[in-house]
Amino acid sequence: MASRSLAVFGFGNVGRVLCEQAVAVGCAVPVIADSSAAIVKKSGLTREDLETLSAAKASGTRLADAVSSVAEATVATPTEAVNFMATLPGKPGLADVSANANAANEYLLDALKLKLPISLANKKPLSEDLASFQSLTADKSLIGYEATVGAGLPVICTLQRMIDSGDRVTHVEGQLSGTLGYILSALQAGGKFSEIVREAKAQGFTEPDPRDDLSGTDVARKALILARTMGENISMDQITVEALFPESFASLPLDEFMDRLPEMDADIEAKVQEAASKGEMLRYAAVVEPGQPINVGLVSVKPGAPLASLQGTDNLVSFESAFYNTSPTVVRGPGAGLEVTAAGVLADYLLLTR
Ligand SMILES: NC(=O)C1=CN([C@@H]2O[C@H](COP(=O)(O)OP(=O)(O)OC[C@H]3O[C@@H](n4cnc5c(N)ncnc54)[C@H](OP(=O)(O)O)[C@@H]3O)[C@@H](O)[C@H]2O)C=CC1
Ligand SMILES: N[C@@H](CC=O)C(=O)O
Repeated sequence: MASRSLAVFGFGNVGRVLCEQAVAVGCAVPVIADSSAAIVKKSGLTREDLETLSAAKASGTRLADAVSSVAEATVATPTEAVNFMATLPGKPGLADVSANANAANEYLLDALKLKLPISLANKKPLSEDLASFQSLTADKSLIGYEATVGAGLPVICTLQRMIDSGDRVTHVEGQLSGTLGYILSALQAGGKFSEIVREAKAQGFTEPDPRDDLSGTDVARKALILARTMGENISMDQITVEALFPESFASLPLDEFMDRLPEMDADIEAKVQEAASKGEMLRYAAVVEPGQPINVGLVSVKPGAPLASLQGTDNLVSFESAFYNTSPTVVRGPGAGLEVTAAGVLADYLLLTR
């Protein structure tokens, strides 16, 4: 068994890429999990095993039903899988690349109790109740959550370094959604909202339910994680969000929502045209300041403004602080995508186990 071994919770778009990347850098993957089960193979899943299981998942088979296709693999509960990881020599860890809500994330707390480092792309455990955020992040030597904001971009570590060095962060601002960036720049180029949303989903930029992106909720989660990292004790219900679809579409089954996307084309097109008539363009921005309410929503920006030049999934986050007071520190680059996100999670795990 390799000296590093990663349990990958969530075997969807990001999870499957993360497994490939981990194996490619010599890290064993002895556990993978989806919502049906965890699969344990003590000697580590081989590339072939992972390909077989990826193909099974792509064809709609749950891991619980695909386990028999891999020699020496057994099914375990999340707690059993975490306990198994803790018995491994070297530097075992756990990645949460599920889209699972906090209530079911007991495996993260199980791992921390056993001193296993955890690395998250999943924002939900950190953006639901404040107590969970605090218990998960209490020991910073055991958690990496870079990929929860800006995918693989160095956003959290930039903020954390400023805080750790005694700087006082006064203003964080930017476009934090790869999906909304992709949609807004494609609309600006003349695309149709319904088609662009489908493309963003097909390319793995959106959340499993794209309404999490289109409602502003995903951006609000990221803004909340930034604010909580800055020491703000706030919750999601204190963040104002602006949705890109009507309230009546919020409770539709996902398939029906996707089918009815064309009904939203005219409304969004009108907003894009209104901005264009002033020589401006739409972006989706978030602002986080200590002690201030957080708003996330559409902004109309002039050419030359920092957000104006963003294209595709690019995010931009600028930090102003007591030390960076004449010119902000700026992080910019792709804020969504399977490779960059998986790499962000893997890099966190490697850093925590260095
Ligand atoms: N795509 C991107 O660019 C980025 C994504 N992220 C985050 O990464 C995460 C994964 O995204 P993505 O791969 O696109 O999502 P997918 O929907 O493709 O995959 C999610 C996976 O999580 C699994 N899952 C759900 N509940 C559990 C559970 N209780 N235990 C273990 N696994 C579970 C699902 O299982 P099942 O298949 O059985 O439903 C599925 O395999 C999300 O939290 C997202 O916000 C973060 C940054 C960027
Ligand atoms: N759906 C998210 C993925 C990364 O967090 C986004 O589009 O930004």
